[in-house]
Amino acid sequence: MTLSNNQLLEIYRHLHQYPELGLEEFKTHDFLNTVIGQMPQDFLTVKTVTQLPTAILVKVAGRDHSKRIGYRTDIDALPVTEETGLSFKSKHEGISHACGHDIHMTVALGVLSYFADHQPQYDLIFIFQPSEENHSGGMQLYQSGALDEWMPDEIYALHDNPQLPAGAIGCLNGTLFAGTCEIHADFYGKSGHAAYPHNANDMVVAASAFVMQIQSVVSRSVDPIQGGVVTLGHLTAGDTGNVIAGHAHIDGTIRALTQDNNRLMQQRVRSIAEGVALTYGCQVDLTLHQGGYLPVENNPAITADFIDYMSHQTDVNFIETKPAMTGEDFGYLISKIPGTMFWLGVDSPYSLHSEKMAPNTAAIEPGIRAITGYFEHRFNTI
Ligand SMILES: CC(=O)N[C@@H](CCC[C@H](N)C(=O)O)C(=O)O
Repeated sequence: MTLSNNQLLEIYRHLHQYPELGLEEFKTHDFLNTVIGQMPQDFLTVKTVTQLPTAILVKVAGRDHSKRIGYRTDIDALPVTEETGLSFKSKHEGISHACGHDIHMTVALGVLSYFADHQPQYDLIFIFQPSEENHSGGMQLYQSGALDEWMPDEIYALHDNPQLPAGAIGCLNGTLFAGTCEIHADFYGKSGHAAYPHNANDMVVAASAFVMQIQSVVSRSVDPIQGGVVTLGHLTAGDTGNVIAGHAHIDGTIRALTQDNNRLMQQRVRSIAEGVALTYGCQVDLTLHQGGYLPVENNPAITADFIDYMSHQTDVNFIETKPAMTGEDFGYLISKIPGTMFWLGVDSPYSLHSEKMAPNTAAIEPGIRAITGYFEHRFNTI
């Protein structure tokens, strides 16, 4: 049966209460399997992935097997302590669906339940993918080969967007999300007494120099028309005020809309780290990790069809959006399989990853309607 609005809300609330971190989504996996198992099974084949045990792949057999459309949802949560005040808030201490993947999963189940009931023209492949926030789950899934026998001809995914009205569909024919690269830097010097700086090598000073010089990466090295961002969100050094710190640790992220600019910024961050080590006579251990977080480059022809469809539906509130500096490992999948990523508005005053972000669930039903409608249309244009 096609899941009703009440059933979808129940599903959403359950998923919201039991969030799990990337590659640990075992309860989520079991719950999704249970819901999928309650759908009519006539057209469904469910596959687990040995190398990625929390992933689920579902094929809905179409009337014609000559083409396949893929739809991916991510299933992991974030290490964020929820402060939404919702009555069904997270029961997992320190973990929450602050990025709204609970909405993504609910919408995917809604679309799947529709097609389990209404056989599609062509095969549909639903991908319930672990670890979008870290560990490049999309890349791991692709590289595991599990998708090979069901490789879609084109692929779609959504991300919820608190800044858009609930249920609105946002998209852009171009690069929707940035490519990201994690920065992890350790500076090693010599600790000592605060009174004897000449006998020590202060890593608070070295790390501070690194932080300040990083500010020139975007402002001096990146074409201002193209832009980019480097954020250093975490810095720790030392233990107390009267001891010179012998170690500092910094974590951050590089974001750019093109892979060329991402690489350029990685080179600049590396040069600055090495330059600071030379200047301050210390050691630096720098890790730059991009994994599968490539820019999300929407395919021009597929996205033109998607936007054309969405913008002509009287019951779809379509909004053309700008590129965002958020990252997504869907960037890897879309670099291998042409497709389109789009936003689903969830209307919240708080941003993605905020401990207060509570998506408006009124988005779920129009989101499912827009996607099922688009796939029915797409079967005639693919
Ligand atoms: C939509 C969203 O918020 N995605 C995350 C993706 C994380 C990428 C990676 N772990 C990194 O930090 O670079 C984001 O932070 O944009």
